Amino acid sequence: MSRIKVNEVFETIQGEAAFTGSPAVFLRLQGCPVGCGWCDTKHTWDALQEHETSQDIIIAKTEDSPHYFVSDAKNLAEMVAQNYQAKHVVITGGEPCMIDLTELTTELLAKGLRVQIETSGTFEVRVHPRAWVTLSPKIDMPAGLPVLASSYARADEIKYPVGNARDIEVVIEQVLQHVTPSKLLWLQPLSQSKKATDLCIAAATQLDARVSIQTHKFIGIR
Ligand SMILES: C[S@@+](CC[C@H](N)C(=O)[O-])C[C@H]1O[C@@H](n2cnc3c(N)ncnc32)[C@H](O)[C@@H]1O
Ligand SMILES: Nc1nc2[nH]cc(C(=O)O)c2c(=O)[nH]1
Ligand code: SF4
Ligand SMILES: [Mg+2]
Repeated sequence: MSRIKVNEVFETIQGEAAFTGSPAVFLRLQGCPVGCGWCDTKHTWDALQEHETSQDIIIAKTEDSPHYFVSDAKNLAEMVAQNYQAKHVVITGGEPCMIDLTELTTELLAKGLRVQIETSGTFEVRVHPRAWVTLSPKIDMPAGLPVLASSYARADEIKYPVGNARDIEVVIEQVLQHVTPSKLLWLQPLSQSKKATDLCIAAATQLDARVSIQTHKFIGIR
């Protein structure tokens, strides 16, 4: 039986990339070793035993915290299908691909739900073939974990976070090396920065890419 650590479950609108605007249930898994300095979910990085709690407490929480509950694929799929209305499920984190997501994605799809994964691509992406994979490769992260070639190959869309002009230079190199024309390509400004957004707009024109704005943050939803 799988052991899945879940930091939060909530229903909202997908704010980023191709499914922007879709009502979605977010399953945010606990744990990430990548260490992005600007990460907006740092409370998911560690998975301390003392922060394990009950499913009821996690389902009810509305604020960021490092607490999580442990569940398995069948229970999670049941819980999502029974308690939420949205037909789209986003599995994010933390880094969800630290664990094998084949069973969870299979169970969710079997309930008639669409499934999307948000991943840094630093671990093998183990998901059902019909799951939509959003890869967000990071540049120069402290832990130095490389983005796997297999993650680029499996991705349905690739969404680069961009903070400054140097990021754009590296992204252009990475795109030329790793991104085939069949993939949707996005540039996502960090943390609602106007400067980063302007850089993304200019580079999107150059790369024939798209700009992914974190729309949920602009309208103040989760
Ligand atoms: C929090 S991460 C979790 C999933 C996975 N670890 C990853 O990085 O893709 C979800 C998405 O948020 C993006 N993200 C995180 N912090 C951000 C920030 N401050 N500004 C813009 N995007 C951010 C990541 O690049 C990723 O696309
Ligand atoms: N509304 C909303 N859309 C999102 N798209 C990706 C998110 C994430 O944290 O993975 C996210 C999130 O946290 N909230
Ligand atoms: S890989 Fe994702 S969850 Fe991990 S630190 Fe980076 S943005 Fe945050
Ligand atoms: Mg987020």
